[in-house]
Amino acid sequence: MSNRLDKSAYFYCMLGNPKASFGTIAADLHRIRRGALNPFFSQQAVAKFSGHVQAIVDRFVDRIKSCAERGETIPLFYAYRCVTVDIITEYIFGHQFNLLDRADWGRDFYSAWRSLWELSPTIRQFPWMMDAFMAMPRWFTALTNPKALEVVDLFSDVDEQTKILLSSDLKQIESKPYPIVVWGLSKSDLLPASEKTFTRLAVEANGLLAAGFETTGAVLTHTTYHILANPEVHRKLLAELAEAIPDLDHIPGFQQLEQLSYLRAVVKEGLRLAVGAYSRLPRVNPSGDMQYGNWVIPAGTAIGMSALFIAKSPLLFPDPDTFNPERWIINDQSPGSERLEQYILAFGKGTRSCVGTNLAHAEMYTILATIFRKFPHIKLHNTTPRDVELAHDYFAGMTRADTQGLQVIVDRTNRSEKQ
Ligand code: HEM
Repeated sequence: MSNRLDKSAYFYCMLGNPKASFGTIAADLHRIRRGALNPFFSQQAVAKFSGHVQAIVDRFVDRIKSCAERGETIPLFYAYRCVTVDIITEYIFGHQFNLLDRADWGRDFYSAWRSLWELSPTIRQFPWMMDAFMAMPRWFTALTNPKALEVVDLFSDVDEQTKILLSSDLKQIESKPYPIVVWGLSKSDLLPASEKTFTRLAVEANGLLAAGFETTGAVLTHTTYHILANPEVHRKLLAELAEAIPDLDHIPGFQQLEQLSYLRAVVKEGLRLAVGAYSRLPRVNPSGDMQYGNWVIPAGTAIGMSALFIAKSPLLFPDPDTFNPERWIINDQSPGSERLEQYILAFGKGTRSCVGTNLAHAEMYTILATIFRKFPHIKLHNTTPRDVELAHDYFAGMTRADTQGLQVIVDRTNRSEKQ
């Protein structure tokens, strides 16, 4: 089968962002856009940024400490999204949205994005809809479709942040120890001028934000829930972290954390159960028939498969609904160790796979190691399996709208956290 398949135009018009790498339909145009993005997400580029990831996680730690002192619940579902938004906005704009400082733990921000995802199946049927909302007077959209208004305001905000970045002082940009993605794209030799217009860059920023925050937040939420719901997993993870991180003030870099075998198994199992994209990620060969086994697939036919079917396959993962990091540890030691790895499809595969895989790994390892090492006594609070179950397919699997999602408290009766 060709490696140069287009994305399905019908399916991917859902977020109204055909100028972003994510929403680009044609394989040839995508190759140009992706080529310019790749250098910002390499292992080396992410390593340069990793100190900032830790600094943002440290702000998160401070906020958890304040909650613990007041005996408050921490709505980790939202809190994780605050951290991932602050990280990705720092990386793409060079400044953060500072959701971690918001009293509501970014619930308004999340609500706007959720509105977009909830509208996405309708936009797929009426692709002109998003443009129509953008063109309407604000008051009219507020009256007719408050969800759409949230989305319109969100897009305008990303436009504004892009404008602020592109008009920044060069000295300020150069003072950053890591490259700022949207600024870097605006100067990239790999893109023609037509790809560096304000509109194109703002839409790319929007796509990076969307792709970068919810996915990572969802995997962290899922993984944390399963760790806390499984005392034996929790105990083993804490034991490994206590040994590997004797000094709470010095959390090792993510590349060192990736070497911790139990943490690594926990992350893999979290990625498996959180799945990544629920949808089928349809691709199209516009110009020729394709042969698959005995089947001829006519040109223009959308084909795709959901990672869910692999992630939950009992043939590959016995007892697939159980969070069992051990399945990865046995596998690491057995001769066929790579065999199971190839079935982690959370980041997709091939030319359209996730550009942010390295950054996502840096975030997941840093956040999980820091939180579980510094707060060994967090425990679930008012959270049942229903609160974390992925009940909707809005491209990503999403939880029910009527739940607060994962919530935790720091258990003050059993406390050894360094305060
Ligand atoms: C655990 C976290 C993440 C998961 C599970 C994930 C999953 C995925 C998947 C499955 C795709 C393929 C979508 C498709 O084929 O339509 C994708 C694409 C993409 N992801 Fe991620 N992602 C994660 C984190 C990130 C981060 C941190 C970024 C940073 C900006 C990011 C940016 C992107 C972009 C830009 C694309 C489109 C790539 C292209 O078409 O060239 N992702 N992601």
